[in-house]
Amino acid sequence: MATRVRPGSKRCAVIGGSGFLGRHLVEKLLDRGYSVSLFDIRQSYELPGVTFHQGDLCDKQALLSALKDVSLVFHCASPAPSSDDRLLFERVNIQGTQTVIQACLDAGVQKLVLTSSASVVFEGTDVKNGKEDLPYAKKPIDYYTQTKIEQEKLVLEACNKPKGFLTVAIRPHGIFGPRDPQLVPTLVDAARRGKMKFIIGDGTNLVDFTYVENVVHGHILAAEHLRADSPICGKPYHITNDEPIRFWDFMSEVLVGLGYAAPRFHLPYTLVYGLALLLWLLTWILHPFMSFKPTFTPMRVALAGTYHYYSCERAKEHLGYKPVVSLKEGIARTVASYPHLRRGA
Ligand SMILES: NC(=O)C1=CN([C@@H]2O[C@H](COP(=O)(O)OP(=O)(O)OC[C@H]3O[C@@H](n4cnc5c(N)ncnc54)[C@H](O)[C@@H]3O)[C@@H](O)[C@H]2O)C=CC1
Ligand SMILES: CC(C)=CCC[C@@H](C)[C@H]1CC[C@H]2C3=C(CC[C@]12C)[C@@]1(C)CCC(=O)C[C@@H]1CC3
Repeated sequence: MATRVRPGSKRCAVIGGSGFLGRHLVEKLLDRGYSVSLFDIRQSYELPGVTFHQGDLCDKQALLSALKDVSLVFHCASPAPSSDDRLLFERVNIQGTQTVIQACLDAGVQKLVLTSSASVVFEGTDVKNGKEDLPYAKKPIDYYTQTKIEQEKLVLEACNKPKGFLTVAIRPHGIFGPRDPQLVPTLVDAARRGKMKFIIGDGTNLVDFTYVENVVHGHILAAEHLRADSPICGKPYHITNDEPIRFWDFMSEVLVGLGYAAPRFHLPYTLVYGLALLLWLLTWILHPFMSFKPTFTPMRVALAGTYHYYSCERAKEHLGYKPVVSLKEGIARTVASYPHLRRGA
């Protein structure tokens, strides 16, 4: 057992710090006077105050060198949801998270903050103002979500006050902002291929989209409130913009901001979902002979056509959380950050 790192030390580690959320988190931690040990399977940038450790989080020895003298760990690494690779998700999100917990214990880390996801309770049907006491999805919509559930359970169950090891999970939803490699690029790609003409369903379904700086703020508040006497130990927290918006209004604002037309024509939800299922089945049957990744997967249609927004009251009460960037401002900053994705660029 390693000696405990001095409590209050401002040295922390960010596992997954080369990614979209991870990099924003690292930048804010540096602003707040932390020094950062960044652990990731790939390096995407360099910054003063950051020591980069390249490695796979399933490798405990590699992790241990990154966790030396660290008292606080943020774990925000995951394979991309679009990879849809069951074995990879199980290896990284489940076995890898067990390895992260064991490495934290061996290294004398005192606090572990996990980036989970609000999708852990989403089954493809409406969730309106969902609170943290909703049960985990019995039928998760994909392998990514299934392994995020197991990962969250592992981290929260590892919280052990007598051992001095405290854990908490942040559940963001629909993170967007500058440098996001998923949401805006997928949307623009669909628009450029003429696939953004249609609204699935009546277009009134409300969804949470959360500006990345608010997600970062929630993580740092959780880390700084995580003490043996606080109610947050071993609990999950939704972090949202607290401004649910119609899914299709959000898509339209981003598209119009980048010079593309907003979708206008309505298609019935059940029809599109049924077609997506059929396409998924065909892709599955034909996968030994050809590889094809459809834009319309049943999971994406469910995300685009149902309500899924969550209450962040618990975070407000226990963490003093309040979004620091409004949705309007977040969309404006995001649109301005993608000049290369503008129509005609
Ligand atoms: N982007 C979103 O809308 C949402 C994301 N989340 C969660 O937030 C976290 C961060 O997501 P993003 O920044 O969007 O993803 P991202 O793909 O940009 O970042 C993930 C990072 O993890 C690293 N990574 C993957 N496998 C690894 C391994 N075996 N060992 C070491 N590093 C590894 C990647 O290299 C990447 O830098 C993830 O846990 C994700 O599940 C949760 C809810 C919504
Ligand atoms: C709130 C939340 C969980 C957002 C997640 C982000 C992505 C799942 C979306 C980002 C771009 C979206 C998108 C579609 C589905 C959901 C996204 C991938 C469509 C494929 C839905 C069907 C269409 O008409 C085209 C859309 C392109 C963009």
